[in-house]
Amino acid sequence: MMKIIRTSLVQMQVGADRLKNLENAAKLIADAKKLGAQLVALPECFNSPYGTNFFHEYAETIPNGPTSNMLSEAARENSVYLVGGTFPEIENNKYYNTCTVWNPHGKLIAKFKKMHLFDIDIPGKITFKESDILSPGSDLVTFDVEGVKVGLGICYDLRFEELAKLYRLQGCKVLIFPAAFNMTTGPIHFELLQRARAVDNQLFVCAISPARNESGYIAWGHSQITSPWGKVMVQAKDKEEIIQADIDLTECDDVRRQIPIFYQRRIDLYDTIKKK
Ligand SMILES: NC(=O)CCC(=O)C(=O)O
Repeated sequence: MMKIIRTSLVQMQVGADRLKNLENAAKLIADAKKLGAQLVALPECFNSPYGTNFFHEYAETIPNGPTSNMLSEAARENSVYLVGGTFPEIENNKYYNTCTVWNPHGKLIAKFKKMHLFDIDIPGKITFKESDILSPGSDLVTFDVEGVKVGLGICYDLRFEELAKLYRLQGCKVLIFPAAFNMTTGPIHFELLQRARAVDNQLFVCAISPARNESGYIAWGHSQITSPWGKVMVQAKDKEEIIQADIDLTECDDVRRQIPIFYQRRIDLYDTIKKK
């Protein structure tokens, strides 16, 4: 099993031109490789602006489409595991917000559909309803990086502790969330939620945002890698940037042994208490 995974998060600028977005992503993946990355991850909706009015226009089938082709080629050319952010997928006349993962040979090894759709209403601040267009996925998806189990979620999924807990129970040591938090919830929740999921489940959490844009849905940025201790290892600012950290899996084993909460849970009691 791999002990250390050099992981790069690509906080890229995203605009309306799909081809430009794909070219930019390909260049930044190659830059990450030059920095020694073994695992590279892109943000949510990296091939299009983020918004319900864009999902139909930018949707593609997977794995046959320009975005899948670029991701497969970039993974193979740079010989990296590539978490290809997300892009809108069309499958059987339904639309999904989908994350694909490619191995160093360019093979599609995982596909995760956003499970909890981003439907919120904060009057005067932000109203968003992904479910107007998108359907939710209903499967947890993991993949393997040389013996290390990695779980996938997308942005709003980060808020649901059950998802992260189930991944921990499946044996994951790393969770990856392509994301695009906004300017209202981002400053107060983005870092906090990542640290909460990391410390609750004693695993690494990576979340990758687009860089801050100037109009439309404005992304908070601040992509981050968090350790199983809940420590922020590295955090981006708001501009286009690659952040990188060496994820040392022994840290997971250490904290799980030293603070053995998963063996100390009173699962004999929780159901009974809930039913009282
Ligand atoms: N794209 C998303 O799911 C955004 C999630 C978000 O901003 C939040 O506050 O949650």
